[in-house]
Amino acid sequence: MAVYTEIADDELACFIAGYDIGNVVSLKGIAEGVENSNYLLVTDAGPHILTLYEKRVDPNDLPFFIGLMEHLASRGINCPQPVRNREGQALGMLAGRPAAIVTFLQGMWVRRPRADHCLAIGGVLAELHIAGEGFELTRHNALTVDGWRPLFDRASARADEVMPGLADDIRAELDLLESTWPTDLPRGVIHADLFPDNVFFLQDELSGVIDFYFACNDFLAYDVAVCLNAWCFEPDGSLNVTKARALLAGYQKVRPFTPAELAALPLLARGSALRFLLTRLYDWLNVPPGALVAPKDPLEYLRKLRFHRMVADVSAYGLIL
Ligand SMILES: Nc1ncnc2c1ncn2[C@@H]1O[C@H](COP(=O)(O)OP(=O)(O)OP(=O)(O)O)[C@@H](O)[C@H]1O
Ligand SMILES: N[C@@H](CCO)C(=O)O
Repeated sequence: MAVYTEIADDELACFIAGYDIGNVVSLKGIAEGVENSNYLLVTDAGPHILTLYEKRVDPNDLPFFIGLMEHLASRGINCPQPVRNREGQALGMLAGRPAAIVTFLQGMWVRRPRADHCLAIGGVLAELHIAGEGFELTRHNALTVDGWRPLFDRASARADEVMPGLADDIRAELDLLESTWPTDLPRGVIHADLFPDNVFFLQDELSGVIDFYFACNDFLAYDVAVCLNAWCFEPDGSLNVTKARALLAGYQKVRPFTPAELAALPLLARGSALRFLLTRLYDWLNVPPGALVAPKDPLEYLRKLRFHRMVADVSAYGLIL
């Protein structure tokens, strides 16, 4: 359960008094997520999500995230809407942390994604990329190729505690990716963390997308690679080609890939696997004392990385070239 910061009753009352959302009925920590502290805040006006932004979120990035949710929603993407207080501010301070209230989205995330879910994910990802056009703020991806080695340096000394030989394996991968990473693919605003727990479905219909706190400007196809890794592998570590084909087909229907994007996909998938291996490794080795959080398995992403190392081209993901 990701609740790193507790909120005192009087602090909450004072914070909420600045908004037109009535009185607090209840506040409950949410038993999901690993990044920020999230609370289900019920007021006279209904349910909301109260987020306190934690460690990996740079407060300077918050206007980008808040503005992006507003931009995407105005372009028809069903995502949380920041609630502004009486002074027109969407961001405040609560319990010593930057904080925001966003609208509550109905739906449940799917624990066992099927091919039809993957098809829908491909579609919504492409819609999101198109809807992101024209958003005036920009944010560098702190977790792309130039950010991976500095992150690894903070975990490398203890990496072999997780698996003997892991540090050398990662070092070799970094060497390769740093020298071959693409430079000229189509770019735009990407979600960068569109995992199953960030997408809601209602009766098998995709009902909304949440958690824009890694969103940034980067290669659009890198976002596809993140989704391939997050949605299309089975618990035994194998790629489900039917799901991968569905995800790519869902995307293509809305925004066709360029030939360069298709050629780069196996490499982007390696990079995306390394990104989540590294953040999970760092988190695994650095659980804050007393935090209610279950760190995620870094080695799941080592297995995905090893799969992509063997891939020659996108036909491995079910696409006919
Ligand atoms: N707008 C929303 N409407 C409904 N539920 C929400 C909303 N935002 C967050 N939640 C709930 O809170 C949980 C955690 O939210 P979120 O994924 O944003 O947290 P996080 O700590 O940033 O997680 P992650 O580890 O995925 O980065 C979600 O799985 C969902 O149950
Ligand atoms: N989606 C990430 C956690 C949040 O960044 C993971 O599964 O490692």
